[in-house]
Amino acid sequence: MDHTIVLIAKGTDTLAFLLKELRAYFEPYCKVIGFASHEQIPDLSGVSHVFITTRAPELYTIARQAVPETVPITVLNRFFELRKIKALMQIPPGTTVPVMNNSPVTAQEVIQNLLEVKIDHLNYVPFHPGSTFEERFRYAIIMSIPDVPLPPHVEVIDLGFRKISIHDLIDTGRKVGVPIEWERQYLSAFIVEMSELAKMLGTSYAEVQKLNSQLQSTFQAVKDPVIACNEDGLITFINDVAVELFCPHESVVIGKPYTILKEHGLLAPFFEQEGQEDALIAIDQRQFIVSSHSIRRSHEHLGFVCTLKDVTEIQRLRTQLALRGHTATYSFADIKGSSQPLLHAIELSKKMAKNNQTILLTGENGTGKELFAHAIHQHSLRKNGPFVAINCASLPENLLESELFGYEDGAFTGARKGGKPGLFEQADGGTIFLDEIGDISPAIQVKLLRVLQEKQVIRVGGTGILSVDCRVIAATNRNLEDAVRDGAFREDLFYRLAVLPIEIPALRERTSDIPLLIDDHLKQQGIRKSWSPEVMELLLAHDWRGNIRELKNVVDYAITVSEHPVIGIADLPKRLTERIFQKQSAAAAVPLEDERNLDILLGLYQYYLANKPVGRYQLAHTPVLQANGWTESALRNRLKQLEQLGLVRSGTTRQGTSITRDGIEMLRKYGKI
Ligand SMILES: Nc1ncnc2c1ncn2[C@@H]1O[C@H](COP(=O)(O)OP(=O)(O)OP(=O)(O)O)[C@@H](O)[C@H]1O
Repeated sequence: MDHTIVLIAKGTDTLAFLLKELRAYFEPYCKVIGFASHEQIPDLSGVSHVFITTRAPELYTIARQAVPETVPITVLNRFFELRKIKALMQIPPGTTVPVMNNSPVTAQEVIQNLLEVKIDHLNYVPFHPGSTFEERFRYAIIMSIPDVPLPPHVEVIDLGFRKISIHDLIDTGRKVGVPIEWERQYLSAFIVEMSELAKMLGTSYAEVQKLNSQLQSTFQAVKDPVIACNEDGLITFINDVAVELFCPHESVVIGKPYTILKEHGLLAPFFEQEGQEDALIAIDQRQFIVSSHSIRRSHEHLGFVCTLKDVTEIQRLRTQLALRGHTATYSFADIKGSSQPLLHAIELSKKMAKNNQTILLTGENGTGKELFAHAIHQHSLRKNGPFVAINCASLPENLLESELFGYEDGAFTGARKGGKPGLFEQADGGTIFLDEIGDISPAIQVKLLRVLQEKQVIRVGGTGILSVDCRVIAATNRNLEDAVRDGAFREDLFYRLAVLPIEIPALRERTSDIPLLIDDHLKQQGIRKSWSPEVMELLLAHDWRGNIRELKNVVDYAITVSEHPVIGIADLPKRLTERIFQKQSAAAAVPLEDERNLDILLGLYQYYLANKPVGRYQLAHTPVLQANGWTESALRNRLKQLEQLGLVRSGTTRQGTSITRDGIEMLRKYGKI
């Protein structure tokens, strides 16, 4: 936790209430501490942000004395829980109602809040200690505590403590690295509240939205497109960024089906099915990661909130890297790693590079076979000649044939006038890299065999024989020997190709290279981020079926999603953490559904709710754990295991142990909370 947020409040009750709210949103991403204005406030230089609870100038002065000019101090925008407004709506219009608070400023602020959201049918008068309670008052609005004794005939409307505006939470959260996923959950809870208010007031979402200036500013504070739909696919909320992107010409969007949005087909899964994995989509030549979150009230499904994150720039860099001409762009220096299996493959490749024979690179997807092909060419005597690469699986048979061998004028309808040289001709004097060779059809296999044997090509539709001098490097992730045995691949071609076979090791056989690969990938993009030890542990434990390509994708995802210098577990794609957690929970002999583990998490959760850290001794002596025979030392070992799974976090002795968001999620998953 690099950031600290400070709250300075006027009264201790308000302080306790708001601290709890701030902590629920910001921890564990940043530390939140608070002081009542009458307390001795220490020097707070080094903190990220200070919130004060009212506009009262003396509060600002107190805060400014504690922090340097560079630290922003803002007044928390606060608002009552929307459902409490219901009682107010039942008071006859025009009634004079005192609004009670502990000072004239705060009483006026509450009135301001009410008027801002157009609850203006009453005649509000500020009321505070020292004001006189008039006989005619039938109602009184209080904030949790009546600040003066009230006569018995008065109907008291308790608006509770005013909550922190979600706008302030989101805005500050983005500055201190609260992940988007958490922000989205909060937002959807807020939308649930709004939808309930709409129902209560008998109005439509659109009207509530119009009424509620707070909601408007909340959505504008979110700089990425946000769209919410109800379960019938009707748009209930949309912010300006999303309107601009998806429907700039529509004047009314709320209440319309989401199918009015541009490219709605791409969004459809996110508005229709729960549990969609985040996906990359393109709109107006911009790339976005889309994710959706389901809106629920207890078990009732109310719809989805969908957020998009612009990743165009990252994608552009990636495409640039992928665009290669007829030259080899990588050398052995680009192949990162120092593990034994990798060094062995590099050493072998360097030796084989010098000779002119066909090389067959084998290995799983994304292990770096293409990278090796480039490097071998660069290391060979042909390095000044062309390097031509083709993915044999990416083209239909007839196209692949004409790409490889070229065609003559009029060879087929649409053939280019004058014909076209094939890749073998283009690779003359250099190297041709045939990726995914295991996927070529029997007809192409025959033609290829002839080129390899005779070093000659005949263009499609032609008769002339052309001699070519090029070295072939082929690659496959298939087991070609099995394919030969099954009759799917010609044996003679296999032996022609596999003159010099090189096996590229899978990433899980060289996990020690992972930190280096990550660093290198970040460095290439000029990004400086580090990884929390738990994340690194998870990455080392994963089985990386997609190898380095998958690793790079995970890193790209994490750096896109994370707004914090240290990447944490919450920044990893869900499917990865879920897979790892499933695997670990099976392997680690701490089955999560084990009631004993859930009891521990539940115990920690109670302390989390009460906002208190807890030590092992105290935890072991909670009634449930004590009844289950937990000793302090057994608990210590189990907590360590739960910490490895990212479900709890242990701080110093003073900080005690606390449950993490993943731990809370786990309790939810098993229906404990
Ligand atoms: N040792 C390595 N060091 C750095 N980057 C690597 C390494 N190996 C692979 N990569 C990167 O991983 C990605 C996948 O590599 P590459 O395309 O060469 O794999 P491949 O085995 O040819 O995959 P496929 O079989 O799916 O075609 C590329 O972005 C590549 O630059």
